[in-house]
Formats: sequence, structure tokens, C-alpha cells
Amino acid sequence: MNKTTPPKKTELSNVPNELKGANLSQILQHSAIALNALETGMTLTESFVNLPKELRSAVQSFTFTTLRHKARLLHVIYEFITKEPEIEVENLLLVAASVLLPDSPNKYNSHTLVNEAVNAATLSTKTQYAKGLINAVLRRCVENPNLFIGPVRDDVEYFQQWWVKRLKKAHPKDWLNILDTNLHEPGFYLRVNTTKITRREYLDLLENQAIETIEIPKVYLKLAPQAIRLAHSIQVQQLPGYDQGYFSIQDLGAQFAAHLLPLKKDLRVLDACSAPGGKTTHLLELTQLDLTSLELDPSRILRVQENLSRLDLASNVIQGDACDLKSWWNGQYFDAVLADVPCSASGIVRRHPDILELRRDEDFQQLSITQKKILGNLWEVLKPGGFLLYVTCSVFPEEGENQCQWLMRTYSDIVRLDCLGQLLPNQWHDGFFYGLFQKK
Ligand SMILES: C[S@@+](CC[C@H](N)C(=O)[O-])C[C@H]1O[C@@H](n2cnc3c(N)ncnc32)[C@H](O)[C@@H]1O
Repeated sequence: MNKTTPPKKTELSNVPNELKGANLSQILQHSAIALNALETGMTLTESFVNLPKELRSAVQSFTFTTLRHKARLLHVIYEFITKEPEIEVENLLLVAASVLLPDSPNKYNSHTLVNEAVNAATLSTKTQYAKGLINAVLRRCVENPNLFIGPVRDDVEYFQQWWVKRLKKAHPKDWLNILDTNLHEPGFYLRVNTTKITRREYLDLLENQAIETIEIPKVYLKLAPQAIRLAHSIQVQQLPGYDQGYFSIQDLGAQFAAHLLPLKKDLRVLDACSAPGGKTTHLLELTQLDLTSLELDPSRILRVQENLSRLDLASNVIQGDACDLKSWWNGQYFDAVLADVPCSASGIVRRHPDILELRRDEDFQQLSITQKKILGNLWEVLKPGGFLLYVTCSVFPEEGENQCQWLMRTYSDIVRLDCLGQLLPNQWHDGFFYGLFQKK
């Protein structure tokens, strides 16, 4: 460390403004605590709610980076550990080591990092005893930067084995690409609300504020003509027209949905699994509809209502269970149904990197049963001639193609139409499945 640098002060050049003042040991400690909480089934989002506001974005950045690169980080730290430590110590080591990744967004001087990680260890009785280990392992990590670089193939044994096994089985050619894609931050996309402003006008607003965008390939823009990709993530309130409802945040692949369902003005449409309302609001931005937005989880219904209200759109939002028609259906048929069913979310792992920690291999059986129940029920509420779009953000055929084939086997009044099918996550969009059907 430079002699003029005061001891124990973090280097904050790459840290958001609101963080200046928060010290690295606190960030490391809270990040490790959030990772520990995953063991109890608590999501990162739930953990962040309890954090002091000034720590939130840093802890998010540290935990997301750590989980995206967890296999590599485990690989590195276990080069220097002979006996597996307690989970609290392992997590503190992982978040601290994540700073040493070549493309970590969190840049700190390595001397400061080691000191502050040791300080973080002293803040809890669960890690205090391992100060020496943390110091020694991180020093070895600093001395061996090459360990942080290498193909994802080298880390395969450090990923969750159920995940690797499933990916290999489902995508024998692409499974390594999927692992690799999930190491990177996803694209940051806006969807322009064209009831208020054109895409061109919104691009001009961004340009006036020197907010950089990335050109989207034509092939994708055709499928999602309201999409804009920003070069860097930014807080939504800092973008022009958030409160006026000029845009929503939505992945490029999710923006395909509303364009795939053939719709006309005033049709009676059901969005069967609607929260937080990304696709409900997109449908309404494109066509004036008599839309019902169904959602099982009462706490998530509020999100749908907030989004509708910010974007100046209207839908009949109801709480109910798509598995149980009696709980909400009044017997009136729908011209079109969007079934964006609950799934493993295996196509959006890089966007929510805690998914792999929380998901269990055993969950797939129950998800598959629920998806079939929802699909079967939704087929019942569709008018003859009506369309059903089946959507998941999964990369597994059990949740996509196999469910479509089950639907085809189960009903005779059904035609399968051309649709996108399985989309694997890539540098442009997350992983989705799209299947389209018409009732004879
Ligand atoms: C993949 S998300 C939907 C995302 C939404 N379509 C969007 O674009 O913003 C699935 C949603 O389905 C809801 N859900 C799960 N089971 C359901 C059920 N049986 N009936 C209705 N909604 C359900 C979940 O609470 C969750 O909000």
C-alpha cells in the first residue's frame, strides 16, 4: 500500500456515490450474511430489505458477483484450504475473493481487501475464530491472480451437480455455453411505452442526457420493436420519464411474448400468471384489450397495480389460482390466454444468481404437475378459435417442449402453431420457452 494512504480506508473509485462512507468490512460482512441466509431459503431480495440503505447497492453487487462466479471462487479458495470451514467462513472468503476476479465491478487495493476481510471476520463470533485462515487464504489468492482466470470447463465440479447433470442431459452441445453465459451480467433493457412516446423520441431523450445505448441486432428488434439496450445499468429514477410511464425495465426475450399472441382491439384476454405485470402492461401498450390479470400471490398483486398505474393502463386485476377455476372464473370464455407459468427460472440465473442456491432438483416434479394443471385449466377457459401462448423462463424441456407435447396429447381440439420454442440465454436475451396453440 502507498505510504500516504491512510490505513483501513477503502478505495472507492469504482463504488457508487451513495456508498462513500460505508467501509469495506461492513460490505463484506453483510454480503456474507446475505449468502448465509440463502441456506435458510431466504432470497437475496428478502435479505436486502433488512440492510441499511447505504449498503444495499454494494451488497447487491458483491453478492451477485460472488454467486455468478461461485464455482470459480470455490475452485480458487479450496486450492488453499485443506479442511472445509463453517459455511459463514466460506461465504466471507468467497465474497472477499470475488473482488480479485479480473472483471469484478468492485475494485479495491488487495492489501486493503485482506485487512478489511479480517476486520469483517472479527465482527461475528461465527467467523472471529477463523481470522488467521481468512488472512492466509486471501493472501495466497492475491499472490495467485492466474487462478481467477480460465475456462468454465475447469470449474465444472464446483457447480451444483444437479444443475450440471440436468443441463448436460437437456443440452448436450450447449451446456457449457449456458454455464459460461451465466457468468456475465445480463443486458439492461428498457421497453418503451409507445402509448406515450415513440422509441425514436425516447432514444433522443437518452442521447440528450448522454446515456449510452447499444444497438440491438435487427433479428431481435423485429421480435421486440419497443426494446432499447443501455450500455450500463442505471437507477430507473435517473432515466428520463420514469414517473411519466415512458418505459418499463424488461429483458429483451420477455418482450417477445406480447408480440407472439395474435390480438385485436377489444378482445377478451387473460394473463393467467401476471405479477409483476411486465407482460400484462406490454399487451395493453400494444392493443386496447379487455384484459384480466390473474395472480395467485396477494403480495405480488400490488406490483401489477403499481405498474399499470405508472404506465396509465387498465386491467381487471384479480387474485386467484390458475389451478382452481372455481376460485376466480365466472364462466365467460377468453379470446386469448397468456400462460407465463411458474417455473424453475433456470433461464434467468445470471439475473437472479440466488436461484441455483434456492432451487432443489426435487422441485422439478412439483413444478411440472403445477404447469400441467394450469395449462389444462387455461385450455378450458379458451374460446374455440382462441389462442394460448405458453411461456416459461426455463431452459429445460420438462417445463417447455414436453409440456406442449402433453397438451397436444391431452386435447383433441388443439392445433400447434409456429412459435419460437426453446431460446437459450445468450449475450442478447435470457432463456425462455414459447409455444403457441389455437383451439379448433
Ligand atoms: C413467471 S412469473 C410471471 C411474470 C409475469 N407474467 C410478467 O411478465 O411480469 C409467474 C407468476 O405466477 C404466479 N403464480 C404461481 N402460481 C400461480 C397460480 N397457480 N395461479 C396464478 N398465478 C400463479 C407467481 O406468483 C408469479 O407471480
